Amino acid sequence: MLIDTQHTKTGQNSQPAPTHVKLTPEYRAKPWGRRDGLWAPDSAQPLGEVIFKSDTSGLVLKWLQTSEPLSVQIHPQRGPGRKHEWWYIADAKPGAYLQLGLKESATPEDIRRAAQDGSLPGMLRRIEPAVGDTFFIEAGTIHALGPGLTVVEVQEPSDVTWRLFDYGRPRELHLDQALQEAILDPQPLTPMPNGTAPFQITHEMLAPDQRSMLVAPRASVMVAEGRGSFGTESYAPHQCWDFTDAMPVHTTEPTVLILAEPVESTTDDETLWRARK
Ligand SMILES: O=P(O)(O)OC[C@H]1O[C@](O)(CO)[C@@H](O)[C@@H]1O
Repeated sequence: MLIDTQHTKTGQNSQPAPTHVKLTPEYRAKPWGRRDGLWAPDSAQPLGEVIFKSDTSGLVLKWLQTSEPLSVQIHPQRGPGRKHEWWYIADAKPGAYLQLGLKESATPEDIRRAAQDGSLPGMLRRIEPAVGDTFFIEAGTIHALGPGLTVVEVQEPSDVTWRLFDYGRPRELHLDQALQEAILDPQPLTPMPNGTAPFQITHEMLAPDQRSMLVAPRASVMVAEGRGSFGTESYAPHQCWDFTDAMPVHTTEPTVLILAEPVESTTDDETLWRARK
């Protein structure tokens, strides 16, 4: 939650003690990444992911930058590998697209055949997103980011991806596992479902020279764009911070913050999965 403190007189001593830490990124090369992106432009390998793992929120936040489509994939719906995802489109080149869910219901045999003959991408809903669009990717949804995108991803701390199709790249596929977990009917696009999402996201857009108080007892915050300060420390674009207390924010540039907080999941994954079969 963001409270405007622009017109509130707060003495130095009346502000809550800031508790915040800047997370250290990990960089991951990916065949679909970019050499000309925002990070490591001289990297020998195309850089796909900048990863921030948070002990505070228990979530993983990433920057993804694409020059080719990712694998057509799903993430498990159940167990420790479960991975719900959420995307914020930070940049989209002309013609950039993503794919999310099936256009029509299919059987596991239809999907297997299409994965083997290469027609699977054509069975998926295709979206040309605009900067600022957001998407919730329910675990089990067949999906793929396309080329030309820069995305902030918030996800559960799982690294399990079952690949159905990878455009002939020499990486492992996991058709059997994927077909166990895949949602085979079209689903409505949902910005953030009630009850099933293990996190809540607030997407704050702040004007220059705005003073506010970010109130989040256990949150990870990605600076999608802009500069300013959290308490006494400066923030810059692409940084990820953990907060464990209310935090005064003072912008010097227009700022977009993605605030991710964990939510106790109220769904029984096994029951949901069985109901879908
Ligand atoms: O297997 P690929 O194609 O490298 O894609 C894996 C990536 O896809 C994502 O799940 C995004 O959909 C990332 O979190 C993950 O690292």
